[in-house]
Amino acid sequence: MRLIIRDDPAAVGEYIGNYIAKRINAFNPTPEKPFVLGLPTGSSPIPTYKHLIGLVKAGKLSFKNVVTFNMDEYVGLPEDHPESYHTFMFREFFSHIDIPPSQVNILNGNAKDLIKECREYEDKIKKHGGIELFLGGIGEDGHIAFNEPGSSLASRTRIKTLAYDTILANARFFNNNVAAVPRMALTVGVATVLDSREVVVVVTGQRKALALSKAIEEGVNHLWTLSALQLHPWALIVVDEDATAELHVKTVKYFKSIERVQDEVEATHAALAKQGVDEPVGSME
Ligand SMILES: N[C@@H]1[C@@H](O)[C@H](O)[C@@H](COP(=O)(O)O)O[C@@H]1O
Repeated sequence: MRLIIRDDPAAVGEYIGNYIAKRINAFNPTPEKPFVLGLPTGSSPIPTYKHLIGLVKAGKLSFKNVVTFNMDEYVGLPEDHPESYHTFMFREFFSHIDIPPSQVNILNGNAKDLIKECREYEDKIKKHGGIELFLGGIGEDGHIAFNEPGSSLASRTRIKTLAYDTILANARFFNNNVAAVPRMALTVGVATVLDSREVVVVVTGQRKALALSKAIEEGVNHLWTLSALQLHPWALIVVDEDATAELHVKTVKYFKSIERVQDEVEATHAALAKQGVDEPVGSME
């Protein structure tokens, strides 16, 4: 796992936006072989979406051959509700880029048969050859997608009852009316996320600091489902300074030193690639 620390949420968004753009461009997606991208909602990924939109508008990136799968959606909230994740994704991202809407996949929290909906979502991901890069966010209780504390680390897309902490945290999007927050959601599972070839998670703000320290300084634990990333061979967490508040100084120093080494390795790879030398296998913590 790697941890990248930036000064503030805008710098985090710029880093992740550039990172995703680099991956998509290097993949060189085509209609036959699209880049499959997993996406989250929440306030944390907004700076990343802003940066990606800027890259598309500047002609440096295209989503024409990208297929997306969103992490989660509330159950029972009308699709056109201002706080549904459908509305959020189009408002904050999809309406501003060149992705064909037919390539956007978001769980339908109003499906008649919710179990079937979840099973078909997993099948569709598989049919696309799996997710290349899953971008995720976390809740204050360390949940990834809506995998609340106690979720099985082997879980797949399913119906989930939201933890009271999450309902309270998300009330800010419903005029602080706790009663208006849906009690259930559909969410990809921890194993669905772990199956992706690469996972990138955005964590910003002091209110996420405890979850971050639990997830990276302690063991793999279903009470902090983000910690399952420790089992992934290609995981990156990008955070701002505020989110590091509960980390040990030596943890922060360690990951900063890794970033320097990784930058040097990548610069060497790029130089070798320019000279036509086959890129050696990348080093990733
Ligand atoms: N289901 C979503 C999560 O996927 C998201 O990571 C979290 C964080 O939201 P925010 O970034 O606004 O803190 O919100 C919800 O709980």
